[in-house]
Amino acid sequence: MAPMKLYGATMSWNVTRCAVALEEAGAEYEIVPINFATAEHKSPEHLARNPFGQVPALQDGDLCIWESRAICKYAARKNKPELLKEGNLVESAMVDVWMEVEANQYTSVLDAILFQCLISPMLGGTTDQKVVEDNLEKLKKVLEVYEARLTKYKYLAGDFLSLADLNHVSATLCLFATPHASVLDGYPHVKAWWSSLMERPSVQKVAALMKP
Ligand SMILES: N[C@@H](CCC(=O)N[C@@H](CSO)C(=O)NCC(=O)O)C(=O)O
Repeated sequence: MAPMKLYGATMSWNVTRCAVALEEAGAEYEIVPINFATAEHKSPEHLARNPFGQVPALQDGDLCIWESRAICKYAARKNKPELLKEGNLVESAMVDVWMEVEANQYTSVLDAILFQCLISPMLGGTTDQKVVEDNLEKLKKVLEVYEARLTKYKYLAGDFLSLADLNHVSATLCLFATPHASVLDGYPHVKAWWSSLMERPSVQKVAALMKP
């Protein structure tokens, strides 16, 4: 079978979120760059992959899917279903909870910080420090919940690695490219969790991909 194609740029933490899942699942895939400078993401060819004209998109044979977290679940379901615990009602429910938390509580706040610190300057804009500070305060509240959870369990969904943990990796790697990674220092169990994720070959490979 031909390798899967992940369309997008490794600068995007939505794209590299998929790369982590694909690496962890041991999937055969290649990253196909999409050139934003020429608006390739709005081309008819790419709109056929993702009707919203965004990256990432994943092509696997005749199947084309988009939305990073759907791509991650597909990669896990196809190659490493234990990352979703779908055979266990309770464990899979906790995986679902913490995948939603990653999207709606953690990365939604981190996105604002990363945009101000990484994307805006790259586009010739400025960094709105108030937006950064306000979202760092929101992130601290989220991390308090994570710290309590990770005091009880090794990973977020339980004492087992799941896609919920891995879906945090790409945006958190980007946090370390900002001056604000020290926000994690106040949460020792979160730091230990992050260190264990960083030891994974899949994470190290994607971290190397993301180096500017
Ligand atoms: N919920 C989606 C977000 C994709 C997205 O915003 N992609 C951005 C670049 S990466 O941050 C994008 O394609 N922006 C161009 C545009 O929106 O026109 C996902 O998780 O895949």
